Amino acid sequence: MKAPVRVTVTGAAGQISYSLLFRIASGAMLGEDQPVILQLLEITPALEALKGVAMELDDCAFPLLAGMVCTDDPNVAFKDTDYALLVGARPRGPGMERKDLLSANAAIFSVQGKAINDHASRDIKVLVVGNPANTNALIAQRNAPDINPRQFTAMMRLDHNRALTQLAQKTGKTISDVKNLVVWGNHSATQYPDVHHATVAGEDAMSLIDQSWYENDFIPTVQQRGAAIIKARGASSAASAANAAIDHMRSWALGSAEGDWVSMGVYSDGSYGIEKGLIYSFPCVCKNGDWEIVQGVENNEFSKGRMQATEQELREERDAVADLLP
Ligand SMILES: NC(=O)c1ccc[n+]([C@@H]2O[C@H](COP(=O)([O-])OP(=O)(O)OC[C@H]3O[C@@H](n4cnc5c(N)ncnc54)[C@H](O)[C@@H]3O)[C@@H](O)[C@H]2O)c1
Ligand SMILES: O=C(O)C[C@H](O)C(=O)O
Repeated sequence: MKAPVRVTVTGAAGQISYSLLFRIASGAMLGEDQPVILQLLEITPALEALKGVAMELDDCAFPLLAGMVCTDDPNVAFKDTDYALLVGARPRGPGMERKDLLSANAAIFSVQGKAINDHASRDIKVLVVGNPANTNALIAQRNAPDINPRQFTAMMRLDHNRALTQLAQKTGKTISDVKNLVVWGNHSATQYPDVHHATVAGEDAMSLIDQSWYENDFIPTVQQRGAAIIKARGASSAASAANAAIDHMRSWALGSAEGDWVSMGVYSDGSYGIEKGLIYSFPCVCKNGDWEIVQGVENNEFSKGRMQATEQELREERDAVADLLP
């Protein structure tokens, strides 16, 4: 058996965490040979609810759950931690755009970035789920100057998974038939789900669908899926978001499937002309516990326009929180 690793989850008494924590403790995220110590962060008024979640985790008798810490102190929650899933933030309600959450949630991520900088393992892998995820990841990253910026990522895997299903259903194939799809940019309504390089059961995806379905149905459906879930459920997606967080971390830690891509919001190195330093979603492959941006993808004018529009939104979000960026 391996030595336990420490996994911090914030917003641990919330909706997403209620699906997430049990799967982390079961080994779904880091493998069935990897014991974990869960370090759970909540705000003080939610500590009692968190205690209930911790009791339920105990009652699962997970063999891989090697310990648990429940706290309202970020300095305790991030102590020596190897993985951090920053979920805790206010979710949007019906009619709200992610931008509305910017100021409400930004302060949380500067505090947590500092705590990560001061207390976490130097090899920490951070996934930001709380919205607006890309800009929150940027705030956390900039407040952690001693940690490599590549170690801060934002969750785009839910968008990626949504796009996989829409394309598989439209073409009458299975999810595992779809390869090399990517969602570029921001986790917001400007995101660009791109199937120009995708294949479905070995066939070029664009040859199986028509441009009008792609532009007027597929893209808006994927972009607006979060809002559609909120409308239908009366609450933001939780189980599918938790599932995507597991997928993202598992790919990063254990590697992505050979010959396929995953979408990750990562620190831009200027690839594809995207401004350096933004947390932007690119096609990525993961191996040896690291990610890299897939290079050499040829984008047509339609794609370039969409990629730039979502980049522009990220610039505006960044400028709106400039006072929180050291
Ligand atoms: N990136 C994505 O694809 C994606 C998908 C779904 C939801 N989300 C976002 O994830 C976030 C959480 O969603 P949810 O449904 O679990 O919400 P929720 O309200 O059920 O849970 C959020 C929890 O965070 C806690 N919290 C608030 N401030 C905190 C702080 N400073 N430190 C620690 N905990 C804190 C709250 O007490 C609450 O328990 C929201 O921002 C939501 O919009 C992102
Ligand atoms: O859209 C939201 O506000 C929730 C989440 O980001 C989602 O995509 O489901």
